[in-house]
Amino acid sequence: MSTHTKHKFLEAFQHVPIYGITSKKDAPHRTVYDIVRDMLESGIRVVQYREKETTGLERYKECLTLRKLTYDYGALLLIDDFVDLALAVKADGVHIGQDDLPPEQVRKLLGPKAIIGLSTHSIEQLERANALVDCIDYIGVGPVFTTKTKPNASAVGLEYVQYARQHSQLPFVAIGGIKTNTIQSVFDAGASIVCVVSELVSARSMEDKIHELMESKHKLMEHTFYE
Ligand SMILES: Cc1ncc(COP(=O)(O)OP(=O)(O)O)c(N)n1
Ligand SMILES: Cc1nc(C(=O)O)sc1CCOP(=O)(O)O
Ligand SMILES: [Mg+2]
Repeated sequence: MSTHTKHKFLEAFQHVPIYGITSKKDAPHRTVYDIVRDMLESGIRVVQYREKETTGLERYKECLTLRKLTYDYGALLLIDDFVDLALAVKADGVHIGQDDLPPEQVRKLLGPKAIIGLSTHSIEQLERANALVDCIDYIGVGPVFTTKTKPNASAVGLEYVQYARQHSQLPFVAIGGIKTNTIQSVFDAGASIVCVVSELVSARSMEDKIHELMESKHKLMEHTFYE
């Protein structure tokens, strides 16, 4: 909302430009705490709790613990969909979709200090988000590629990432089907922050996977620097 909340959000990506999202189904033998601790130990400083197949009570208990854990690492905790849960556990904010509560209502409920992210999947939705620049803090841009995590969603492609780079008045996070073999193209298209869900959560070593993912970012920076 304010430049302060946008700054707080962007600052958290200073070292690792990866936005972490939980997905217990991608690591069935691990707890959500193991997953998030691994993210934090690997340098991720923005974590979104996104668990759809869990009861409300379980979500509450898990998020209470994750609130403490993220706080200890100086990381932000955002909640997918559930504004009430975000309030109950004192999360830093929420990520809402196009079919969730309207952003203006979410802002009224959470107050000026909360970080609010909104998914966009088209140029029209991005332009509507631009009109909400005083209400929300960032947008999601995706799914860039088709993905098993959202099997019914059509890919928006790298052209939409390029459009976001040129026209978004808000910070944006590229998401959807981003993996080791596709991440370079997403950075090349102009994304500064990316979200890698299934490939990261299911990795044997999250730290190694993040290094592997970041190699393309470093290559891009060297390339831009020396040209
Ligand atoms: C960073 C980020 N971008 C997009 C999404 C998708 O949110 P939404 O449209 O609400 O869909 P679900 O995640 O609820 O299936 C996200 N969660 N985070
Ligand atoms: C949760 C989600 N939201 C998307 C959007 O475009 O809004 S794409 C997506 C799935 C991201 O998972 P993966 O990295 O496994 O493809
Ligand atoms: Mg959602």
